[in-house]
Amino acid sequence: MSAPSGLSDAMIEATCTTNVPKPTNNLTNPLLTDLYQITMAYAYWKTGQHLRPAHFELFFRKNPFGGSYTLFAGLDEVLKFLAHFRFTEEDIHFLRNTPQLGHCEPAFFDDYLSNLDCSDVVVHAMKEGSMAFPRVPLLTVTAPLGIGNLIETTLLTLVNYPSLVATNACRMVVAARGQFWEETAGCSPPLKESKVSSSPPRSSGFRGTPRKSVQMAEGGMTDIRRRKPKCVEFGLRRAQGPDGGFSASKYSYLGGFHATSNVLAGKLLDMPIAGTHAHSFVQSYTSLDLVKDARLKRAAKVGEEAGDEMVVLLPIVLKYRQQLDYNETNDGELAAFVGYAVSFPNSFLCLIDTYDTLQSGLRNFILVSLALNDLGYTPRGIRLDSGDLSYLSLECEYLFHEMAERMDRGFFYGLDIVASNDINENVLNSLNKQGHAITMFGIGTNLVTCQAQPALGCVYKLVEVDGQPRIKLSNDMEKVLIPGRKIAYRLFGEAGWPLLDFLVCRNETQMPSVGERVLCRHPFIEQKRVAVVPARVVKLHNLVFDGKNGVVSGLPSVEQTRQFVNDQINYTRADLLRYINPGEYKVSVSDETFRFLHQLWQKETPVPELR
Ligand SMILES: Nc1ncnc2c1ncn2[C@@H]1O[C@H](COP(=O)(O)OP(=O)(O)OP(=O)(O)O)[C@@H](O)[C@H]1O
Ligand SMILES: O=P(O)(O)OC[C@H]1O[C@H](OP(=O)(O)OP(=O)(O)O)[C@H](O)[C@@H]1O
Ligand SMILES: O=C(O)c1cccnc1
Ligand SMILES: [Mg+2]
Repeated sequence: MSAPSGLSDAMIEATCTTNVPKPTNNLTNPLLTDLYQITMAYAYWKTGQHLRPAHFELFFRKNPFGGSYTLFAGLDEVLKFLAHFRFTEEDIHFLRNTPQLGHCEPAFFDDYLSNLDCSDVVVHAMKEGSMAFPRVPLLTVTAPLGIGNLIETTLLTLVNYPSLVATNACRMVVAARGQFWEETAGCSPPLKESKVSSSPPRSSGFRGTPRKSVQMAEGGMTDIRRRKPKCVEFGLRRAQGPDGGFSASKYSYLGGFHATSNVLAGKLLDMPIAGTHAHSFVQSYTSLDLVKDARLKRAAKVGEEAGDEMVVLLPIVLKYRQQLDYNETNDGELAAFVGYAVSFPNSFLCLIDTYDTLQSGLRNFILVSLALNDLGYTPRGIRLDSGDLSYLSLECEYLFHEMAERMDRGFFYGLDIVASNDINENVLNSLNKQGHAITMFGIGTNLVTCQAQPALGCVYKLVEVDGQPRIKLSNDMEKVLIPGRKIAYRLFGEAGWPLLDFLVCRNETQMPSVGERVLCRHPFIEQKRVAVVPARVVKLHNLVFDGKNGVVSGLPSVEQTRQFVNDQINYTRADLLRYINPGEYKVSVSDETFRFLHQLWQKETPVPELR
């Protein structure tokens, strides 16, 4: 409903008919737009065009990162924006005094902008988290020309980065899993077998495929079944400001990341947060004296309360240092690990590369882990933040397994090996090829800045006005607009995979249906066509916002969307997920749409004359 002009913000809030939350970032308001949207709105208003019925499509032309798919994200914030769209009195005051708008008639501000809301806007959209492909609208807007045009930039900014970073995250999660891990997915810790084996190999297996078996403490033979590595987002410090950081945390979780280090994201989105410690923590401990009295309780046994006795940890650590002859390790680092152990005995995970990863960090971690375990705790693992992550992770794993056997401690088999340091998709793929023992990747800079491609090219185009399809031509075929309001379908084959996306102009009589042969044409290349008999037909767009009733659907939780993303990825042809030369997913149009597009193209193009 349009609120009368001159209402205060509080009153406008009270007239809002929906319970939709406000946009997460309060910069998301009608002034978060390009000036030209407002100058065009004025021209539409001035010439009496602003109420003409129009239809817009928001889509991209090319998948990012050289890939074959894009995850659609950001719809939730689009809906919040539309539901709360109102210029405030201050906004109007600012616009009225903007030099470029100085000559505009007062009624434009007082009658039009002051009363403008989205009550005449209707939005259809793909489900948030959908795998999307070039040219298929992510969302469509049916609205009077004035308001439909005015929301372009904000909608684009609300969709472009979330979709880009969600896609980036998803690609990293797929790369982190790798082909190798598929065989052994989900099997952790190692499974014990009954046969007695030969001795474990002497070398760590550096750069080779992982050793297939090691001998466990009990003398049984076990396969090394590694876990599917998980990805944790560490990017806040490198992101494009607070909104970039927060959005990255949210949408990389949606794309399949396991957790974030961003505490605010944990609070506001109820998503898992995770973290280790930094080098500064290790650097700050200069001697063992600093922790000589550090103590903790023994862990409670199952069904029992923890006792009250406080045990000093350092003597136990030093006893193991003697026993294992690890006397040359760095004392300050050992002190830091003791300090961390008494503070977080149930989640003891140490950064081990401050001084020397293998000679000091790894050994110090083992010493403190043994002592902690004596008191009934299960240490969590280590983090590597420099050096050759393949080599170092395999060396660490090798020593852990050796310790499991030598010291008779099964927990060494279950330790996490976290790796960080400028990780990107290439590094992940390269690590898979080399072999590694990493169970978790901490990824920051390259994830949140989308270093491999810093922007997604979503556009927002007018495709129909007054019920008449509009075309936009270009020398670049990729940029030619498929005119008119279209209905988008995903056609599935018998095996359950999506075969292609299919666009049909709204006024066509024949829509695709299960079991019926349909001709699917490349929109521009006449010879490219395929006949499909779909086993399943899914309409891709649903009504999500109807100005009269507000948000109709489209606000699932991030958790639900994440699950939806995961389900789709698990049901995607392997060639589409391939890193190098991924397969191309077809986006086709109906025969009628093809003909109509090319007729209109001819009609709107003048015949050049050569003399
Ligand atoms: N085995 C590996 N294969 C491919 N890339 C790797 C491997 N190990 C590490 N990398 C990557 O190589 C790069 C190493 O960067 P760089 O040389 O700047 O770091 P470093 O010297 O190891 O550590 P520091 O941060 O202390 O400088 C990182 O991007 C890292 O992710
Ligand atoms: O490398 P990223 O993917 O961005 O992951 C986040 C990085 O942030 C932290 O250290 P920081 O980079 O601040 O310092 P460091 O490189 O000296 O460890 C952490 O140790 C990672 O290295
Ligand atoms: O918790 C961590 O280990 C962490 C968090 C942010 C950036 N780098 C590392
Ligand atoms: Mg760094």
